[in-house]
Amino acid sequence: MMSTETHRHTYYGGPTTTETPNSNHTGSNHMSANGLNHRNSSSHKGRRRQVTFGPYIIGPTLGEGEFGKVKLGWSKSKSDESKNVAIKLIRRDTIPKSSEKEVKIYREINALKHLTHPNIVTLEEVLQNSKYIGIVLHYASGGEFYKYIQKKRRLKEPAACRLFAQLISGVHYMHHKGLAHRDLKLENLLLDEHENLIITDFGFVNEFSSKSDLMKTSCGSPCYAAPELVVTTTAYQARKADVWSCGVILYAMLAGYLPWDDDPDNPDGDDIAKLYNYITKTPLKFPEYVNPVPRDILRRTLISDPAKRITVQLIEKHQWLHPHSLFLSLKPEDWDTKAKAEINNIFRPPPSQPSQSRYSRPHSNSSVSSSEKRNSLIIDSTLHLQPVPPQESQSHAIAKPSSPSSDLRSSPIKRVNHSRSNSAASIALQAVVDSEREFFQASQSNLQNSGIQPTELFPNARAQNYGSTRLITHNNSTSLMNRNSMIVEVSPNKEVLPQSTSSAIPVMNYPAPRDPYLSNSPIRNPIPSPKFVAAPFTSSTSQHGNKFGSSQQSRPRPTSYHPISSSYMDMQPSNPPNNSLNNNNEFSYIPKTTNSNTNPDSTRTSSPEVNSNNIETSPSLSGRNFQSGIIRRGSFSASKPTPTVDLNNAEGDLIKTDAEDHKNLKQQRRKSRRYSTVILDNSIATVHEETEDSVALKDAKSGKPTEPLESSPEHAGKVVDNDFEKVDVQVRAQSPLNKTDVKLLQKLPVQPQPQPSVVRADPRPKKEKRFSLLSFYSYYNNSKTSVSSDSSSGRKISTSSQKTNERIPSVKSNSIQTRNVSGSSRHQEQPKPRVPSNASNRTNYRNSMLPPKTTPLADTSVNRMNRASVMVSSVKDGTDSSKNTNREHKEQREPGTAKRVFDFFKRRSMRI
Ligand SMILES: Nc1ncnc2c1ncn2[C@@H]1O[C@H](COP(=O)(O)OP(=O)(O)OP(=O)(O)O)[C@@H](O)[C@H]1O
Repeated sequence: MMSTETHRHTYYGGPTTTETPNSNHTGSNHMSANGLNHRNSSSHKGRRRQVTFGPYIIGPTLGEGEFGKVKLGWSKSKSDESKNVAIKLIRRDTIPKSSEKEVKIYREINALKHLTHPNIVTLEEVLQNSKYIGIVLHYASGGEFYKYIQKKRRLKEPAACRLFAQLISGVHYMHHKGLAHRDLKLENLLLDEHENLIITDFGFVNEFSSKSDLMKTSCGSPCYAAPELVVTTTAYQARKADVWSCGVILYAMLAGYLPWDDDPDNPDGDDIAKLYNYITKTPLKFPEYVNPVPRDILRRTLISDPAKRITVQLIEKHQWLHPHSLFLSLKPEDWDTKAKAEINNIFRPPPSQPSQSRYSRPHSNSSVSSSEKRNSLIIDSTLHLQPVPPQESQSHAIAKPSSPSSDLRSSPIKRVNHSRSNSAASIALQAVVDSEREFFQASQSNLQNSGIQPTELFPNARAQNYGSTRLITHNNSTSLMNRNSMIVEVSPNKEVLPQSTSSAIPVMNYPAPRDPYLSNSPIRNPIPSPKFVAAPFTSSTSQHGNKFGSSQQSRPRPTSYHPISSSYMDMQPSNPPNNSLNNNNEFSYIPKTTNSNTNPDSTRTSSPEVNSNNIETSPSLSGRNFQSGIIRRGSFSASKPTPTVDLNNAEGDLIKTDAEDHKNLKQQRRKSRRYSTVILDNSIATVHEETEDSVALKDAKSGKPTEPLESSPEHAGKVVDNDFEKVDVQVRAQSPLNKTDVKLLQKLPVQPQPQPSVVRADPRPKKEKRFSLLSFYSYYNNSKTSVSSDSSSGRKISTSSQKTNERIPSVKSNSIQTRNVSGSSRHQEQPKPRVPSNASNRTNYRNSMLPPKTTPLADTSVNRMNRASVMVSSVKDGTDSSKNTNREHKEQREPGTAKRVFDFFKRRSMRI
């Protein structure tokens, strides 16, 4: 038997264990019963057993989710060992066939295959053996976002602005792909090594059509779920629901706690009906430290009526996000284009005169193999991260440029030994940064050739250095250039340039915005934007073209995404744009974290010592999609990815276990060590984004809602939103809250009418209205009947006969208490202290509830833990639920105290 020893703490603070070597197996390489390879290494003091999975060595546990542990992994290959991955290990035998869990896994894989965006977690590959499915993701080494906020109590405005821009960009991108996340919340956001936001957990993602994004299945977490998901039964607009969640996330970033968390009648928020009644009736309130401009964006986002709610596109144009307008100006399809182009470049033979290519990405001389080349795509933090004290203005704003060749020679990129990632997202990101640099090198060159100084162009311009960044301001125009001549931020400029320079500098006169906070400026303008006025863009410059293609060469380029060129932070001290920032010294230069990804030893227990004879080969990853446009209808589904990822049956070179046949068993062991990479390309149509909120709204208003994708005949048989299919329609029919108008929310009784206590399957066809959580809640709230909502078995409802099971929740005093974890109880019952009814005392009360140094958000999290984990849309009849729940109960072990405590803090919000 293996023993365990605690050897380190993960970045989230939880202790992990490593298997110690078994003396009986020293020097051997075997596959344990748990499906992972254990290999002994004797190179270190005291032998340590290495656990491998496919081509990866398994390290400590990074976290734990619904499907099991997520492990840090790194390549067995020494040439590629700096590449860290997060491997979501899912035991096949914990996934019942056709269960919600299975569907979620397929959803996640199918979605991530199509998504290539720097703020969306990158799927590296999917591996499987007879015991496990391993979803290999790019490692987000910055940790969990909610802990980041907890640590800081709340984010300063520049940081929140930057991260929110990244969130919006990622959400816009997935919406452009025709996918809605439907479970956006702090817990599903991670940070990378440069504190960039990474959206994860696509288990509830769903496809919408190009004409309508109406969906039926309620999913998400109540604290983040839009009201229409909870209190209405009609199809909802998935994108608008995501927007709401983004608003909640932004609120939490800025305020340090969740909105509408101050209902004295519902202090813990565990009464969902009360919570949503409160949300829909109570105006949004802000703490005094949230400034007017972000308040405005929140007010537009957290509107109960989805028809009035702002769109992602408009959020991107909001004044508050102007500091990041360049980054946000990158079209969603450009992320695909860039990534695809870069991938092609990587595998293309080097050009004969690489140094002549303006827009070629500088590669390390040492990079040889394709994988190394990919790894050589470096976001070099030294370019921007060296904090330099502010300096006085110099005589001219733009430093003398170095020639491209000399710049490449002296590029710190060459010298830096670390690689950020070989992920497509990183490649795209790097390409953006490179483009930016090249663009401004060209621009500066032209500027110099013309003999024009920026101060001549802008008599009123003043320049200041902040750190390595030079801030050039001219009235409303703000441009930042770093020491490497890269523009890192530009704010819109409505100024008309002097006539003398108009030929060299494209100028656009923007109409005055109708809305003080929403710019009507055509950010994505195909012609040169005035944002580049500080760097004359001559025709000679444009001849070079860029990686976006000639048609887009003069489009504003994103720069602010660059983790180090977080210019917003840089530019705040003296010249906050548009007066959107407070003056409370909240601006700070936040040093970025070191690249933990490049320092594997900092997170690994030991450097891998691998017997090369034992390295298992894995087919190379292929088939990530970089095509732009929405996913062709039906090409995304919750069905098995191709080639088959079958959670129940091992296929291909994997065989099922048959312990009775010894011969077979040996063969199985041998074969089960073979892994197959299962992610491959799925076709994606290059369809232009046609989705228009207005279409859906028009249809909805006309009383003829667009047929939801899930119920359209052409999708019959496809599992695109099949959890709805499991809803017990009898419950819906009996719900007194089976209304369709959001406005009726405000009239909803907090205590609905009593309902029958037994849930039965309804044989009627499933094309019913979307199931509402509130109706579900109301039903059970009055039924006085114990209910289980076991997410792990498809979140089914069972009858009261199951209430003795610890993992089966029961309804208690206006709350549904369920679990959402397979094998562990995430939600621990907490003693509820008395809550002062006076709202003004809530803060003190809240603080008094907290251990020292915890934040209101942490407090919220504690409270949230009392809430239910429900996925209403997957409600099933009691018979099935009972069967599955009991079966799973047998499969699951009682979690240890430490784990439960960790889970308690980790899972703060329930799902609906
Ligand atoms: N790419 C990653 N990089 C670093 N850590 C990760 C990564 N993916 C997941 N984790 C860690 O593992 C934890 C669980 O991951 P995740 O939430 O995606 O799992 P899950 O099984 O989908 O759980 P759930 O659906 O309940 O959220 C995360 O909270 C995080 O701490």
